[in-house]
Amino acid sequence: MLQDIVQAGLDRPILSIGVISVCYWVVLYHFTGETRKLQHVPTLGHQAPFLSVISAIYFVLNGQKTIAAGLKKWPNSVFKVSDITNWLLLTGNPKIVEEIRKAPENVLSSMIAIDESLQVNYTLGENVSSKPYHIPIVRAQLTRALPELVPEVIDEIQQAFGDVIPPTEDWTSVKVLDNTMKIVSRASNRIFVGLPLCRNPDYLKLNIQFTIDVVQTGAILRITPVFLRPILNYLISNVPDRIKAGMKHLVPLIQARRAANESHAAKPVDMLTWLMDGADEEESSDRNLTLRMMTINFAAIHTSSTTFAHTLYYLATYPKYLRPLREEIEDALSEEGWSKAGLDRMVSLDSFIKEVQRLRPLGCLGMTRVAVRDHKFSDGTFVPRGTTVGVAIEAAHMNSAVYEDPETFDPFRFVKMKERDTSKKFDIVSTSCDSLVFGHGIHACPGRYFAASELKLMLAHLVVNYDVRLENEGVRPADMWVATSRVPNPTAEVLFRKRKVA
Ligand code: HEM
Repeated sequence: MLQDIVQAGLDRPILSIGVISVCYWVVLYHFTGETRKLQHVPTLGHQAPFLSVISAIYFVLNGQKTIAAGLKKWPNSVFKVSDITNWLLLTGNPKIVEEIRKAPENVLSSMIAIDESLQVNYTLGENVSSKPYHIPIVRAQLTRALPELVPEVIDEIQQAFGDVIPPTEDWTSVKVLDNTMKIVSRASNRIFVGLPLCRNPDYLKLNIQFTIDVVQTGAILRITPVFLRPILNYLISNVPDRIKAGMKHLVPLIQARRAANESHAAKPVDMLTWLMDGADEEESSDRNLTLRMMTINFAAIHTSSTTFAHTLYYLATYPKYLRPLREEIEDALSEEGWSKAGLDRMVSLDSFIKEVQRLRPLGCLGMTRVAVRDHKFSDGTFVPRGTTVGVAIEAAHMNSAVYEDPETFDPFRFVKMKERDTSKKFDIVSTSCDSLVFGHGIHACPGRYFAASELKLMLAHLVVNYDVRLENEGVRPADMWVATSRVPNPTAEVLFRKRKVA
């Protein structure tokens, strides 16, 4: 009944909430002294009350252009942009990036930044940040098990490619993003939950949709005044329904695992086993285990799929690189087979993906942190408590002092850099102030070792089994931007056929 009344009047309340939101944030940031504290930081766009909202809207619509303009104007200092709810301090200066990396959680908090941007308390639930027990599992247990898991992942990749992109004699056009997402979710879930659930189309679709719902709900709630968030969340969020749907798939499996544990059967080596072993009493409930598994899917699927889609666009734009990659992969396979040791020998393949990530990171903003207390960077920039800081990734990835001819796609760049400078690491999993796609420092992506193996296995399988090219030869499909996030072209197609060329 209540829901019906609310639903009937939903359009108008949403407009009202929009107006209230703008006023709320303007008052909070301009008339309570918050803006004055940041007067000393150069501003991109407008700083005055209400006009700053126009700049904020421009930033949401043109995140990349705004940050690029800031970098051009202030390449070595900190600048600020209005982000509706707050001022965002940005920098491309490697010295300050290093300071952000080193700052402890009680000074610049990554957890608060994630909570804020995804509105974790409403979407994934507060326990995901207050009890992040999945992070050491992903970082340590999953990474340690990789040698054992690689044969399973490649088995799933081979079958998934066969189902999603069956090799054909003639060129066949394939829509890239949707299909890479299907392959990545299957391959990842093979070691998250195992067979047969990792092939269940409903379960896979649900996890893909869950990510979209969490991000959308989080974005809307973030710009809503704090006091209105609970009611708006109740009105708009699909997340609780998705979790219920997830339980239908996962609870029977969880219960079967519990029964098997009681009879001391051998435990499968997978994420569900590690989660069930690592969860405290509260986190061991059916709902919380389901939510944790969906949270790991959230972190893993879109990130890896978009990276793979970009990689595929580059390979199809420059099919001349198929041959050197094939030589390297076939050499490694003849010595080591499909194994972690084999993957470690595929250094050009590693460099190819890392170069794609350098040019096409997930977005233009990284390492966001919220100041837990007043802080000062070494260049004198004062960061008041509550302010969000972040790194303009382009400054690092396009730094010509580090990357020769940075605009050029040079797929074997990192192999050459390794030969020139053996003191530094240039593997896909290595992070540095010049390589920020996985973040950098204590919060750098814990899943990057798994992601790198999975991406390398998918690309190696594709390279040895298919020829690829673009209909429009040499013209890489353009990216799409959603605020500061980069999305590989969602509609572009690549031509595939069974490998004919040596
Ligand atoms: C190409 C694929 C991936 C990319 C580009 C990526 C990127 C990132 C980035 C940029 C962060 C935030 C780092 C920071 O704030 O400094 C992150 C965090 C995280 N990633 Fe990944 N990721 C990928 C794949 C994965 C996979 C496969 C998993 C799980 C198996 C995973 C699990 C996580 C988790 C749990 C966090 C949160 C860590 C924390 O808060 O300390 N990621 N990832």
